[in-house]
Amino acid sequence: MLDIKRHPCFNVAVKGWCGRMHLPVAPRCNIMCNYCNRKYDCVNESRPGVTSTVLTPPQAEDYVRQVLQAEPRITVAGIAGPGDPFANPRETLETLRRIRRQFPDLLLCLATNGLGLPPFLDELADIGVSHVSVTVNAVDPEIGRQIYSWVRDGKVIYRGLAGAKLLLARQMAVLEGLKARNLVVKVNTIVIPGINEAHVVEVAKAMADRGVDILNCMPLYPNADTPFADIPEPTSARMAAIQAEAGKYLPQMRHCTRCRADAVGLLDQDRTAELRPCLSASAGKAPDLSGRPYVAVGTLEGVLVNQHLGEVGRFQIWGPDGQGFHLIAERPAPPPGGGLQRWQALAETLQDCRAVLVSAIGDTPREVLRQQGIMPVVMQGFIDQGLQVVYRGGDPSSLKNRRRGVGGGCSGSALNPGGGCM
Ligand SMILES: C[S@@+](CC[C@H](N)C(=O)[O-])C[C@H]1O[C@@H](n2cnc3c(N)ncnc32)[C@H](O)[C@@H]1O
Ligand code: SF4
Ligand code: SF4
Repeated sequence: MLDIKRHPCFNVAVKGWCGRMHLPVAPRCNIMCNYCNRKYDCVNESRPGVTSTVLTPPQAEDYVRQVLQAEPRITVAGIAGPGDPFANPRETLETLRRIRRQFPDLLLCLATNGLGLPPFLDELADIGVSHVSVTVNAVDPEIGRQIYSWVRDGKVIYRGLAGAKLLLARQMAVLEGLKARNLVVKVNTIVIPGINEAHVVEVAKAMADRGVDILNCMPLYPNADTPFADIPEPTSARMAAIQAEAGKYLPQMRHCTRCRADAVGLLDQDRTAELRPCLSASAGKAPDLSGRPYVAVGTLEGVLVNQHLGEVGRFQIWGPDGQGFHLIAERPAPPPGGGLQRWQALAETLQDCRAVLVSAIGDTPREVLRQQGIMPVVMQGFIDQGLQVVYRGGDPSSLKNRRRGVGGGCSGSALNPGGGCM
């Protein structure tokens, strides 16, 4: 039986001997808070949402194993970004299931804006997630609209009042759903001077009405390159006054350290920097290719790899057979436009593919696909040559600017490190 009291954020009494670790498996977000900047990572900096790397679910499992050896006082594994867990539900749920299976003594925890959570309430309870933090910065959409630039629900983006209303409605449904399933719920409220600081007590009252267990009023960390960059951080005296007033309605968390998305250690004895080699080692582990039998190809006529990723209208999907390779299917690419969302949609479309063969690719899609476990291979030449390298080993860079002959050695490929020709 898990002891749910061993969470250092929800129970200040145990923070001296119970630690937390964040698993950075959720890079995308579905809303834009005007204070959030996850772009720049200075490894010495402790601020919410930054991480030095993003892990896949199998890599996260490996990372937990390493960290528990180095720091057995970790009692909680949580997902707190760098984006939102439910803008990345596949990665989030797979990670939680893996950790629950492999490390049954760890408590499982999540921090979310709540927007994408409703379809997964039952699944979270089934997996045994015990603690959830929902960030609720306003219970009045007129205030919320000043905090959120946009809110994306599926393919639709809402701005202004419509976005704030939708987010608030989802958050209220989530709080009710979590409490109905007996999870322990914390609400994070970012205190933003001049925007919601006079409203925090209203948030506390509304959260108390919904059965929330604890409120964490977090001072704004003014981030460069955000709309709130010039709003000063609230003073500790102001924070203490707000917490005292809000404390009339709900227990307060007063020991939050505004952690990174890859934080690890006791709250007062952070070991994030010291244990970073474990994180990097796990991030460098070969991708798990089970469930990815195919390769997507950008080709005009089905013989040569000759399309830039961005111009592919239909991908050919190839797979191995007894003698060689054969075309399995054709699959439409997401329509042009939409920036990052287009590449995320593409990663979903190709989720059974281990690689994509194209003649060129931009930096952003390269990174998005790579993070989702799809290896971009930039090449010129016959499709068959690329498939040989992906499935049987070889150096993908040997395929650049070549029309004939695979070339390169047989000492394994980026997808099959150490594996030679078969
Ligand atoms: C990075 S978020 C990840 C989880 C989820 N996306 C969310 O917002 O709840 C973790 C927490 O950090 C908070 N946060 C992000 N940027 C912040 C900032 N500049 N100042 C204070 N808190 C911040 C979020 O509001 C959230 O409560
Ligand atoms: S929901 Fe979380 S990750 Fe997304 S923009 Fe807001 S703070 Fe950043
Ligand atoms: S940000 Fe605050 S609540 Fe979240 S893990 Fe760190 S100390 Fe705990």
